[in-house]
Amino acid sequence: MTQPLLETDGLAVRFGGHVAVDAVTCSFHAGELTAIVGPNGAGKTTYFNLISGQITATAGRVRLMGEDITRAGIAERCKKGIGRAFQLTNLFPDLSVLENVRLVIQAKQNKGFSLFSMADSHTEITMAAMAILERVRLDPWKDQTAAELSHGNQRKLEVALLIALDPMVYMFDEPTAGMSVDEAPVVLDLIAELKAETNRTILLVEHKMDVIRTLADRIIVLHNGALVADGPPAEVMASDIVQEAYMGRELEDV
Ligand SMILES: Nc1ncnc2c1ncn2[C@@H]1O[C@H](COP(=O)(O)OP(=O)(O)OP(=O)(O)O)[C@@H](O)[C@H]1O
Repeated sequence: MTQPLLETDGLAVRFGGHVAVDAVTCSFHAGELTAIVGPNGAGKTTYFNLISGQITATAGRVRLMGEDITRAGIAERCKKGIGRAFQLTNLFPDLSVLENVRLVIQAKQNKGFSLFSMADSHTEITMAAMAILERVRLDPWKDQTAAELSHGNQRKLEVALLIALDPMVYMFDEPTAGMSVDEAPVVLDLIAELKAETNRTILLVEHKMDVIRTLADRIIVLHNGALVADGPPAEVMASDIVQEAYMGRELEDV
């Protein structure tokens, strides 16, 4: 089997006496979209934080393409190819939508990444940014400030910034949360496109069963911080451990 893009090996973090992520060993491969599910407080966000570098593990390892990045900070992981959907606070609220995307392209270019290395002029960066905005259907709002956007459009801008970053590992935390029924499909279609066209790996924390069914190749289930199920969606959802113990009711409720 090919080398995983991303691996966590016995990854754990303890907050005081509470083990929030409990020795999770898991590999993620190129071209694969994995949904991470589990009841509230299961450790999904904490596992994400350990991968993206928001918090540091108390035990275990994170490896990106074989390289140990367990001790790397957020910026270093980002530079190496871990891209987490920008939260609202990562946007520059007073800059235009276009400028936000241009800044990410420029930052990536300055760090020697290849995707936009040909875009060496102001015009070319603007054209690359516009192409991304068209993809996420934000081009009509290009001159508005990020702060002026609706919630749904701000989420689309987060996706646009991630596409501009073009990481090896795309991380989405409930990407359609708070979106209207009209807006959510745009973001879901984009994630499906990313999956189809890139050799990246995509991680998705998600509660909505329909989203998981549409997008996921694989589901991993966390419970009390531990990995308790891992496999194709139909198999995992039908498993006794998921149905009986915790997931069935929660996911059906959605
Ligand atoms: N910084 C922290 N300090 C102390 N405890 C924390 C911290 N972050 C998370 N926890 C605890 O770790 C556990 C896992 O939380 P986490 O937010 O990762 O769960 P989750 O699966 O993402 O839940 P949800 O679906 O509600 O977002 C919870 O019991 C939470 O209270």
